[in-house]
Amino acid sequence: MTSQYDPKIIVPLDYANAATAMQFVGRVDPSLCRLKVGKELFTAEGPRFVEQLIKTGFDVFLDLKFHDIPNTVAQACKAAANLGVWMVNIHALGGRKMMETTREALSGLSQRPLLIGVTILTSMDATQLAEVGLNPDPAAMVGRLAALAKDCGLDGVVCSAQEAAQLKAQHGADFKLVTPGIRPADAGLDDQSRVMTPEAAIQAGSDYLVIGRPITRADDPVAALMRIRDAIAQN
Ligand SMILES: O=c1ccn([C@@H]2O[C@H](COP(=O)(O)O)[C@@H](O)[C@H]2O)c(=O)[nH]1
Repeated sequence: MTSQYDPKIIVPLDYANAATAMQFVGRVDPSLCRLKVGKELFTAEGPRFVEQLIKTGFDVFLDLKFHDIPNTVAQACKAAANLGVWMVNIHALGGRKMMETTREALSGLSQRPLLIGVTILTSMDATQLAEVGLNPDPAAMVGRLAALAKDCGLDGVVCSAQEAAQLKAQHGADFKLVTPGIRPADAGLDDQSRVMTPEAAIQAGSDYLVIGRPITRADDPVAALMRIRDAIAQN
């Protein structure tokens, strides 16, 4: 399930269809990056495309952020595991019962994906958190949800790199931190709020950097990926 390489960059294939996604995938290999399939591409192309990517040797993060009643989420994650994905995620806001039930459902499998809890989306800032009735301090909310996710046996969390140093200090090296909202210094924010540069994210303790538009919308996506790899000095 995990390739022999350990690239830290996960590139989200946020494309409308498989043909467009393959224009990028066909130019890279599993030693350079991992791949993420999210809601847009999965809805367009379905599980067979995910299996096809895995067959080419890539570690695939299925980023569907499941958030539902415990049984529904647990069974969805089992279905994802059966595809052979490397990583799958669920919303920590779904609560203890949902996370524990899912963790237990995966525990009997011979090859199980990493189970990751989404804390607070990197697009959310204090104003947006307050508007939905949550603690407006993102670091406090993320800290609370990460502690709950760890207590429920999850392998790590999705958070902003801005919270990475705090979470590594609290939960140790083995608790994986997956950080979207990564922006090179010269890139625009798009719809992200809690951002960090690739270099600073590594320094803060991020295990995996999810980097989309700065790579996928670049004139030359592979050159953009290689520049970021160089910046974080990954062999
Ligand atoms: O909190 C989260 C959780 C997931 N994402 C996903 O990561 C990528 C980020 O893409 P960019 O183009 O680099 O902004 C995207 O697929 C999101 O669905 C996130 O951004 N924040």
